[in-house]
Amino acid sequence: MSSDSNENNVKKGIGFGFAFNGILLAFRAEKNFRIHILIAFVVITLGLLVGLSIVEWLLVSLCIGFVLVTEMINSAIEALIDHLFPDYHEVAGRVKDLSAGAVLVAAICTAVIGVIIFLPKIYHIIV
Ligand SMILES: Nc1ncnc2c1ncn2[C@@H]1O[C@H](COP(=O)(O)OP(=O)(O)OP(=O)(O)O)[C@@H](O)[C@H]1O
Repeated sequence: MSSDSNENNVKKGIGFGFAFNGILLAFRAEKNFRIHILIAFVVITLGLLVGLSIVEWLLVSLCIGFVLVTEMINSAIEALIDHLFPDYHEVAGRVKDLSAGAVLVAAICTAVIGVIIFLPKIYHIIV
């Protein structure tokens, strides 16, 4: 193995370290991220209880990832905006609203998919 590819592997390793640090940061500093993780655990537990098909698990996994990713990007944008615009600024407000709106869109899509997947199964168990 050449020294160039060794160097690349080391850089990749460090990159993963930074990326995991990003997840840790989100977990430690962002209440909403922790709430989403908690909801994800509840949904996974519910999925195990009611029994989901492979396709349903794929959709649930995608939805969980979709919400967590948008929440992390929203947090990153908020942090940057707070740094760039410590005082009130119209652009800052617009960017934050758009970014929060993206999380809401992800959450609404996820809720709709969740209801379509889980409601008939829960109804079947209850009735
Ligand atoms: N510097 C600013 N200039 C103008 N409006 C702002 C500014 N900071 C925040 N806002 C407005 O206040 C709203 C809430 O901002 P805030 O920073 O409290 O985020 P948040 O939605 O409460 O997020 P979180 O709960 O994740 O901290 C924004 O969506 C925006 O409309």
